[in-house]
Amino acid sequence: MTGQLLTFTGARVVDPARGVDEIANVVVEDDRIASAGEESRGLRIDAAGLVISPGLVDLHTHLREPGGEDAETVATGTAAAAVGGYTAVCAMANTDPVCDHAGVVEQVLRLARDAARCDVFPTGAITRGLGGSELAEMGSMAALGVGCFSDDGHPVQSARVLRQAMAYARTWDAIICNHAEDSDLAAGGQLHAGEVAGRLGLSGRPAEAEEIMVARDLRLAASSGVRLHVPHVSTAGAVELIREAKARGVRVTAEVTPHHLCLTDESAVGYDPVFKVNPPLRTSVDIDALRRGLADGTIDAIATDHAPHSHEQKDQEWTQAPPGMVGLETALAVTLTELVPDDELATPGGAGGAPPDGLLSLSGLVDRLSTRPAAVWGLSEHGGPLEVGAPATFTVFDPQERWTVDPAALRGRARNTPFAGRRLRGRVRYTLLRGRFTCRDGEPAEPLATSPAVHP
Ligand SMILES: NC(=O)N[C@@H](CC(=O)O)C(=O)O
Ligand SMILES: [Zn+2]
Ligand SMILES: [Zn+2]
Repeated sequence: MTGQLLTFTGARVVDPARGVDEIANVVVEDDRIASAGEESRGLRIDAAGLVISPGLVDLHTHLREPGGEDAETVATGTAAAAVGGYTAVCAMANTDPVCDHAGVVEQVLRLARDAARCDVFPTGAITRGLGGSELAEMGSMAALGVGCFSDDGHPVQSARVLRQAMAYARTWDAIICNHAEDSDLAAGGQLHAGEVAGRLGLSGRPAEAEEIMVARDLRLAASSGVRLHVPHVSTAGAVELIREAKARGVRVTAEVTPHHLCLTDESAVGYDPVFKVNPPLRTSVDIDALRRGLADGTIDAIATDHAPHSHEQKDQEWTQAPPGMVGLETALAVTLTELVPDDELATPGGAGGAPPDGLLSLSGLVDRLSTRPAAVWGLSEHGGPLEVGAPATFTVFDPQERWTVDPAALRGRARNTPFAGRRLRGRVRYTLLRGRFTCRDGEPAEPLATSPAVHP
């Protein structure tokens, strides 16, 4: 125990797990919430006008370590996470070496224990070396607590291999997360196959490449009974397929990224590779469908797909540059700016009544950034409820503060944000993980040297 006693006074506590949106003092004693009401004890931090929400949870982060340390490390990626309000990230397996056996899982957990500013939950690869043909050592990784398997970046093309992986995952009730794209149909594509690609003279990645794969994966998930998680959904057709599958009772969850919720293929007109990403930025029709899907629960979570690349890698001609964009430090502000109407911010409970189609209440946004992603992965220590006795794992942000994204000021190692120069609303002040500050006054705190994170 740290002997710590402090109170955030007059905060707006938004806690979807309890259906709470109210003004309260939050007292933190050691690593726990000691009270949430009128009481105030110990050191006082004035939180009038600030929101306290459960810590954000990212289901899709590329931390790049081991092997990609020039782009990001566990230390720098989790510093970006803490500054972005995140208390847990799920680390993708496309590292070098690939996280396809127990040794790499242990290595990532060790790095996290020594240098992380948030909990890190490693994702295991589905196939050896992300090669798509031979299954990875799923059992030995599951024994270490790995609860999700993904070859992210490399769609599993073989239905036979994915079906086999689903059968294994089902035995541990683990999640299968397949980057959904038919590689043959998307081969050589540089951006969304549409009018803009035609104008720029670049070949495209058709929406059908995603939709065919989502349809196949849903079909395989339905018969295997596995939990399927569809990452970075980007097309209107994919949203519809997931909506229908949920209605039929298929065990599917889905995520959407901030960039797919608000940027279109028009961004590519200057050939700036910062806008190159997989799946590609689509059209305003897709954005509309993604927003409605997020609002009606078809899409469960907002996930960043934080994909850092070094300047040397990313600063090449469009066709040569690797796809991917960073997102941990801007996700809350981008989605707060784009998806939550002004009148939701004024008072607890917001404007009253449901927000307009495709938009979210403040509580709805916190739900998609924290409570639901925590539930998808079964992270019981995250996502709230922020009740007495619960871990003091929460984010304190100013929902009204305006700021301009400056790539040079990012706390992660890479600079490839598509939101450079954007004026956003909403800024994180403090992030706490089990009572320890991981971000204080907007700055990352020292690494925590926490106990290793394990999947429950
Ligand atoms: N999203 C991307 O464009 N790139 C990701 C891989 C992935 O998420 O598919 C990466 O690892 O760089
Ligand atoms: Zn992917
Ligand atoms: Zn990814």
